Amino acid sequence: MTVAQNVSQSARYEAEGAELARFSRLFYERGWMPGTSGNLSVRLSGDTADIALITASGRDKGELTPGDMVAVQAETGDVLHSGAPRASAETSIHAAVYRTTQARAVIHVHSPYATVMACRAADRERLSTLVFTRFELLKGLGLDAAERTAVPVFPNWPHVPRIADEVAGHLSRGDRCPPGLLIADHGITVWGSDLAQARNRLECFEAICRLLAIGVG
Ligand SMILES: CSCCC(=O)C(=O)COP(=O)(O)O
Ligand SMILES: [Zn+2]
Repeated sequence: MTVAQNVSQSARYEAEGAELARFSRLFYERGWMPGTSGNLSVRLSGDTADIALITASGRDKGELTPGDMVAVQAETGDVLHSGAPRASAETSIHAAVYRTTQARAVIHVHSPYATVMACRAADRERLSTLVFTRFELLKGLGLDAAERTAVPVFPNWPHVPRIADEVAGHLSRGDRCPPGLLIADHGITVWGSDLAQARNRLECFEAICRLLAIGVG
């Protein structure tokens, strides 16, 4: 890489990292990323489309800076720069989503209502589903409100790559998968064409889970 390319790549990392930090602070302030939980990533574009930036592991998600982002190979999660902070423990799940969908941004949070439903709908030994239907908010997920949509609920295996393998297997089989998934007793992961779309979808998922949690529907 030439010096000019290096400078331009650093500027992109800085700008995308600042966006990740801004979104992360928003979710933290809503109480959706308590106690260092949650992680976000964005897939770069153009000649760097094979790269994603992801939040470092174990950091306070309300106080991230661009220096807290780690460059990884988008579809494998392999870390690209030695000496970088440790990438999120859930990087393999982000990579599974990038490998099997058109997503360019992935958000994982421990938002309260999605987590309630991820506990209630869980099987814990195998994939289960939470059915969404009727709510107008389904249109915010790009879904038809008249249809039943099965949101997958994956077991929260201690070895995260096992969750990632199951996510990739599921997403590569289904052509009508919603743009999000639940992890039993854990939280929710949502994706979109950019961070703004992923955030809008996450808000719809959380609002629908709230309706289900309080017994509507
Ligand atoms: C304190 S939360 C436990 C890990 C987790 O579920 C999470 O979302 C954050 O993991 P990361 O490695 O991305 O900080
Ligand atoms: Zn988590």
